[in-house]
Amino acid sequence: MSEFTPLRSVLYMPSSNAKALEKAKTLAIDAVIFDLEDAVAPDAKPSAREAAAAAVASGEYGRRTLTIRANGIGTEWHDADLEAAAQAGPDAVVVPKVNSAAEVAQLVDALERYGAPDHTKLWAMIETPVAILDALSIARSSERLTCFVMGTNDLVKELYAEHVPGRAPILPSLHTALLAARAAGIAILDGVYNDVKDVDGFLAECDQGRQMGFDGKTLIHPGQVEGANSAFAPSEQAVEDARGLIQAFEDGAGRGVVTYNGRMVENLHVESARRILDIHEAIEALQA
Ligand SMILES: CC(C)(COP(=O)(O)OP(=O)(O)OC[C@H]1O[C@@H](n2cnc3c(N)ncnc32)[C@H](O)[C@@H]1OP(=O)(O)O)[C@@H](O)C(=O)NCCC(=O)NCCSC(=O)C[C@H](O)C(=O)O
Ligand SMILES: [Mg+2]
Repeated sequence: MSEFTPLRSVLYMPSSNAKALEKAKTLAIDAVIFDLEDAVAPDAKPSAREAAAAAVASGEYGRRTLTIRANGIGTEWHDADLEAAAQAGPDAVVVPKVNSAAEVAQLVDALERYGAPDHTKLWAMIETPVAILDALSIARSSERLTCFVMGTNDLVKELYAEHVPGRAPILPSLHTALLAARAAGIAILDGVYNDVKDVDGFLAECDQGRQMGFDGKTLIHPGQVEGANSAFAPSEQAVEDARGLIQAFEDGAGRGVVTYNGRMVENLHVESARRILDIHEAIEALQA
């Protein structure tokens, strides 16, 4: 049985939107981010906080990974958000604009002080220039930190860059965050695609994210779920190839290198193939 938790499709929803909270129970998403930050107006913050905590406690979201996004450090809502989220005990608390290892330590202390259970992890949003430049120390700063979430809207804004197809202006930042996440052994999710009507653009960005190595994509609309689930799952062909490659290596009976379908296969390729099967198995288990 795989211990891998699929995070192909991670849907934000404003916690102030009762209809969206209800809708999420019916969607084939791997994870939910109950948002208290950007998508919630200031006067709706207290009721959104209560709604997010109630949603986590409801037990009505099945096997989906449940997270609450707090408002950022230094905002007037941050402490109350963290306290309510810690006490609700979701799978993770997502904190925007995390800028240093010291901030992670501060967040972990606060979560523990507010009584967060051990299963409640911290997901750090990486969305500022200083976070990119300090990504490795942030990624390695605490065992409670298990995932980076890219905030590509804030990143584009902070860089004075532009949103363009192919994302050339932010690729160095995305790669730096990916390097840090992989070096630290944590998960990493790609940013959102803002144009909910542009299906082709969204699917191209999913493919790009998977090719770069992201575990999945953050989403803003139910119409994006199916595309992300399919883009971040190994294709049937990839699963078949992985099985064939492992078999070919095993048939080589201890030889360090064999070929499969004309391609060189060494132990490192077998490890990649096993990872593909691991992800596939975890997705199959979810669907069962
Ligand atoms: C973008 C939206 C405002 C569009 O909403 P709407 O016009 O209501 O869409 P539809 O009419 O097409 O909706 C169809 C049905 O789906 C439900 N719905 C819509 N969005 C969601 C959602 N996110 N989660 C769950 N359900 C959703 C509608 O209620 C309709 O339901 P029904 O009538 O029963 O069929 C809207 O999609 C939206 O608010 N999206 C989320 C926005 C958000 O959370 N933004 C903050 C996160 S993004 C960010 O901050 C990233 C980061 O920080 C960065 O820097 O990049
Ligand atoms: Mg942001």
